[in-house]
Amino acid sequence: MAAIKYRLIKKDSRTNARLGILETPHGVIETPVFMPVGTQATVKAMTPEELKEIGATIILSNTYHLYLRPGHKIIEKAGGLHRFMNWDRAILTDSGGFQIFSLSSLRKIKEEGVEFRSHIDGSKHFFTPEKVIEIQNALGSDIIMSFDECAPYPADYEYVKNSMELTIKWAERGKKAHKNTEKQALFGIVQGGIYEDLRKECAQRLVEMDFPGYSIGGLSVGEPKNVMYDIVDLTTEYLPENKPRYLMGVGSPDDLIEGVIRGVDMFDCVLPTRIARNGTVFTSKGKLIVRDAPYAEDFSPLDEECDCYTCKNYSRAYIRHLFKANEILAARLATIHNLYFLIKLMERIREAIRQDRLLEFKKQFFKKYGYKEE
Ligand SMILES: O=c1[nH]cnc2cc3nc(NCCN4CCOCC4)[nH]c3cc12
Repeated sequence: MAAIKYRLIKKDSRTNARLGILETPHGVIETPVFMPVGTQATVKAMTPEELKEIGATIILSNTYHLYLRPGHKIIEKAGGLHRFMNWDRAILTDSGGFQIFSLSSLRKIKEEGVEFRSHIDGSKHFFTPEKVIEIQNALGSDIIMSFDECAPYPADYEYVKNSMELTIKWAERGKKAHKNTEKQALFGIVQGGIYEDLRKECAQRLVEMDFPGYSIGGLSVGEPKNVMYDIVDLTTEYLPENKPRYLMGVGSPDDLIEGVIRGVDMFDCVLPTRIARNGTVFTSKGKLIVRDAPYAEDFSPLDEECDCYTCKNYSRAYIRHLFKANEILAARLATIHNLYFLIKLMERIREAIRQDRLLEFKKQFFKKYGYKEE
């Protein structure tokens, strides 16, 4: 029995959007889904109960960070990541490749693996495809990622071609090393930069290896939005309909809607939690910087149309005060609201697919939010 089971419930009649059900050993997930990011075994400022309250069904954590601190062996001794962080729903762990390139200083990429220095204490480490599988097996996450190289943007064709070849080899090695296939689903990660032929080749070769799901990597790394949308469009074309597609590191409300329209089922991004801690919140009428002066005597909720705990109980004036006073509750209330906003947005997207009116929903949401149509 495979670790996860994806069922395609309905295809949108006018776009590549899909309504699906993803069954995991830690619960059922309705897709398309937004996954809150809990890099260091916590979604910052949220308790697991609050995450359940706002409707989170799956969260992310990170191999690179947890290996460095507290160490995957400690988490294994605690009974695994679910037990350690008191989260009994689904967990997806990223493999760490992206974090090595975006966080650690010295690094050397070889076919065998990547040597890097910890961003915490500068200690030297060496990740191989086998090592990151071993770490994720110890963490016990329900969905695990292959070790890949996320090419920077921009990067020339030769570089991206070599990097993609390496990602394919590492995917094969990781698949061989992964023993716990009954409990943990290993996804392949499609690379290939902005080059159509490389994306096609990478997707086809990963599909031949028959993974239970596929991530679209190498995006949301500084490329223009329309470039990202085009690469997503062409990559999903070569991915099987009956397996979930996960667009890594995405995203903002418009990116989520555009990604769903192009056939993506799963998304993650630090944006909602990160900007919340800096005093910026999503509202149905666009982003709002609640710490700004105009809200000092604004006793309305962050968003009139939101029914989250924060919007039901607190005013903009109060939340602005908390930010100005550097109170911890500021980050908590803004985070609850931002995560609820995106999780609710995905629920409304799923309802729009059910009623075959996704494009109308997009138009209405974009108009109100202040986005211009692509
Ligand atoms: O190819 C990838 N492989 C494995 N993990 C990834 C994670 C990724 N995360 C992003 N983008 C994150 C962009 N964030 C947007 C909000 O601000 C912080 C950065 N792109 C990513 C690509 C990959």
